[in-house]
Amino acid sequence: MNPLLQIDDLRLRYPGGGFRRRLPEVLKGVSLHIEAGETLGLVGESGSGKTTVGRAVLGLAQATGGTITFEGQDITHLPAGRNRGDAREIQVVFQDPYTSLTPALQVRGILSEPLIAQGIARSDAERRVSSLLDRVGLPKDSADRFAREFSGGQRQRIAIARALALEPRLIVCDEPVSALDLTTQARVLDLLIELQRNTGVAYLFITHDLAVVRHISHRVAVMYQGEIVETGPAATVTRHPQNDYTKRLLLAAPTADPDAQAERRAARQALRGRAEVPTAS
Ligand SMILES: Nc1ncnc2c1ncn2[C@@H]1O[C@H](COP(=O)(O)OP(=O)(O)OP(=O)(O)O)[C@@H](O)[C@H]1O
Repeated sequence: MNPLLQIDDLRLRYPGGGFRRRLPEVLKGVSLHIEAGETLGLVGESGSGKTTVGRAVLGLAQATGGTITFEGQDITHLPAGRNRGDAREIQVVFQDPYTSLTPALQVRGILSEPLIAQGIARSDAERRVSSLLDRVGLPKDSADRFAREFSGGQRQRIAIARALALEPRLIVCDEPVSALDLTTQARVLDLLIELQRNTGVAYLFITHDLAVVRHISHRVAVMYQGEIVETGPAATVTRHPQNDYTKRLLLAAPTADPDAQAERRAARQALRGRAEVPTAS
């Protein structure tokens, strides 16, 4: 069986940069796959190209090389004017629920909009709103309120409900909990895990936070300067990484866990002399 999503040797250079100087290549041959119902965590420091991979999958950035295959179909290039976000099967949840939800619409409008765009009658679409709210743990009367009336965590639940409306097979989650406090982060992650259990949706989960990635991912791919440098089961990559860059990423991540702190002391010792090692916080 083919994976749900297969990316092979993806290359991407953003257009622009002027006549003489092209912008540098941001993705330099990224390959990864996601199985149906699986979560792949994509981690790496800021600027490593994680969001760009997500944007290429969503059709928001054009690949300059390589292929993206979804459900066995080549989706690397879309006909002009079409956005993959309009298609049913791949949806997105962005980091910032404050800007990703249309402020002028009530929640009923936000959630029924994608359904109506797919040709579903307004009355049917609006009927589905309360079941979507229920699935993400929001009260039914939320439908009559505006997004600005909700907390950050609740707004992210609305964004998740909107992504779920079209019953996608894959959701690109780009730092979906980074703007939330720790308790709210854990609740939203648990919701995503529960929804995956119930619907079989797969996630491409983009984050710089190794604690988050360990909590939610089945497998992890680590990006560094436009390339995948390590990939493997989440528990292995986030506890016993093989690649020196992943080790450094792990060492730089904050932790309150005494076992993890001891592991890191030993790892830092082992890395000493091989390259510059960031200090743990
Ligand atoms: N629209 C754009 N035009 C030109 N360059 C871009 C554009 N978007 C991103 N870049 C550049 O591409 C590189 C990768 O950016 P990207 O946002 O994919 O990284 P990231 O790993 O997701 O980082 P972050 O965690 O900070 O979002 C960066 O050097 C960035 O400056």
